[in-house]
Amino acid sequence: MACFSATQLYSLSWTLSAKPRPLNPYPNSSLFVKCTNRTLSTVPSPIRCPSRASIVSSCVSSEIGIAERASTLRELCEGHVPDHILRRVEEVGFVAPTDVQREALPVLLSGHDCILHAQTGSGKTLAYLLSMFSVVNTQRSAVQAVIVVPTRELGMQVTKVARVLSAKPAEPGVEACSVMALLDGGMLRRHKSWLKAEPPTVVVATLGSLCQMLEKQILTLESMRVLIIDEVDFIFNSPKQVSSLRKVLMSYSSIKNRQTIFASASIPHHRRFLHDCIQQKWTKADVVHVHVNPVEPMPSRLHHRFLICDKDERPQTLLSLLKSDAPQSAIIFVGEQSEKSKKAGQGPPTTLLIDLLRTSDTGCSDVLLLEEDMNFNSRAASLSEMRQGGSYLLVATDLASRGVDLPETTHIYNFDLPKNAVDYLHRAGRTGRRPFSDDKCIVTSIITPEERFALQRFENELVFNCAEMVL
Ligand SMILES: Nc1ncnc2c1ncn2[C@@H]1O[C@H](COP(=O)(O)OP(=O)(O)OP(=O)(O)O)[C@@H](O)[C@H]1O
Repeated sequence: MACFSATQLYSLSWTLSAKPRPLNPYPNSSLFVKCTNRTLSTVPSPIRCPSRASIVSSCVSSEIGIAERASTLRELCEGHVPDHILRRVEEVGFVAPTDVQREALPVLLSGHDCILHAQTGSGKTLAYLLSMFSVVNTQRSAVQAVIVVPTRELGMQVTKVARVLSAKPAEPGVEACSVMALLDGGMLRRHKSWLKAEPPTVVVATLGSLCQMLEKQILTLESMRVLIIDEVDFIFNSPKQVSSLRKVLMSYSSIKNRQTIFASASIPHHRRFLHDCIQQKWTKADVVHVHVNPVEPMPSRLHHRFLICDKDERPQTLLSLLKSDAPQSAIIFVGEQSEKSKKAGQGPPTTLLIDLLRTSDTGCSDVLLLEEDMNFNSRAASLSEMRQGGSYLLVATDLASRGVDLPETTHIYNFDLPKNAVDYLHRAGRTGRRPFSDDKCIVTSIITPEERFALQRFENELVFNCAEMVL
C-alpha cells in the first residue's frame, strides 16, 4: 500500500477536487464518510478487524436518526452540553442548527474523532465549541481543551465566541469555563504565571505560542480531553507551522480518553488525509468524516463575476466598480508584494491602494487595512472597528481570508487573483456568512486577459460559474 508522509502530501500544491474520487487508494483503512444526503459510506474495513467497522457503522447510523429528528440545537445537545451553555446559545440567537451542526453534533457528542468539512460560514465553530463544552469539567483545575488556530486574528475571534457562550452562569455552584488566548504577539510571561497559578479549562492557541509552553512544560497535554485544529489544511500547508503541528499531534496521540477534531472548508485529498490521520494515530481508527455539501464547496448564494482590464488600469477599474456597486461593506484582497517590487524600493500594493481609496470618493468613510506587516495592536484595532458595525472597506492580504467572521461583508473584490482555487474559496467565503439568509453576496475578480485561464481553472475545480461583466 502506498504510504505518504503528511509533509510530502502537503508540500505538494493542492488542488481541490469537487468530485468524489473514483478509487479508494487505501483499501485497508476504515474510513467513515457521512454526507448531507444522510448516506453513510464506509470504505471496506480491514480484514484484520471486521467487527470494528460494523460497531462504528451502527453507532453512527443511530446518530443520524437523532439528527433527522432534531430541529433545535437544544434537542441535539441536551444531556451532553451543560444547560447554562445551551441557554446562552439561545440568548445569543442560535436556535436552529445549521446543516453541519445537525450532521456533526451527534457524532461529536458521542465522542468520535471527527473531520468537520463544510462550506465557509456554515457554523463549524459553534459545532466544535458545543462538543468541547460537553467534555470539559470546570470543577477540575487543569487545561482540558486546546483549540489550535493558524492566526492571531482567528484566535481572538474563537476566544470571544467561547467566552460569550461560557460566561459566568447566574446559578450558584456552577463554575464558568475559563478560556485563555495564547496567541502569537501576546504577553507570554503573563500567560506563564496564569497557567501555573490557575490553569484555564480551555486554551485557544497559535502553534508558536503553544509549542513554547509545551517545551517549557508550563502546559502539558496529560489532562487534555479534546484537541481541535481549525483550518487544518492551512496549517499543514504552512511550512512555518507544519512541523509544530505534527509534534503536537504525535504527543497527543499517547493520551487516553482523547478526542481530536479537525475543521476546515477545504480539505483537499481528504481520503488521503483521513488515511494519514489513522495511520499516524492523529485520530482513533473510527474517525468520522462529516462532509457537508461535497459537490458544492462554496455557498450557492455567492454570485461570482469577473472584469477584464490591463494591469495598470486595475485601480481605476476598482474605483468605478465601487461607485457602481456602492457596497455596504467590502473586503478588497490584494496579493503579497513581490521580491522584485521590494528590491525596486516600491511601496507595498496594500499601502498604494489604501492611499488611493482614502483620497477618492468611494462613498465609504472607513477605509481599513489588515496585513502581516502591521503590528498586532493595529491589526486588532482594524478588526474591532469593523465589528462595531457601519460601513467599511477593508484592504487585506490573505491574512483575512481564513476563518475571519465579518457577517456584514456584502462584497469581495479580488484586486489580485488568488494563487489557487483553495485561496479563492476562502476569500469568497468572507461574505455570505449568515447561515439562514438568502441575501445576495457578490465576489468580483479584476483580471488581466492572461489570467482568464487561471480563473476558469478555479471555476472547474470549485464548480461555480463566473459571469463576465463590463462597466
Ligand atoms: N445555528 C446558528 N444560527 C445562526 N447563526 C449561526 C449559527 N451557527 C453559526 N452561526 C453564525 O454563522 C457565522 C459563521 O459561523 P462560523 O464562523 O462558525 O463559520 P465556519 O464554518 O467556521 O466558516 P469558515 O470555514 O469560513 O471559518 C457566524 O457569524 C456565526 O455566528
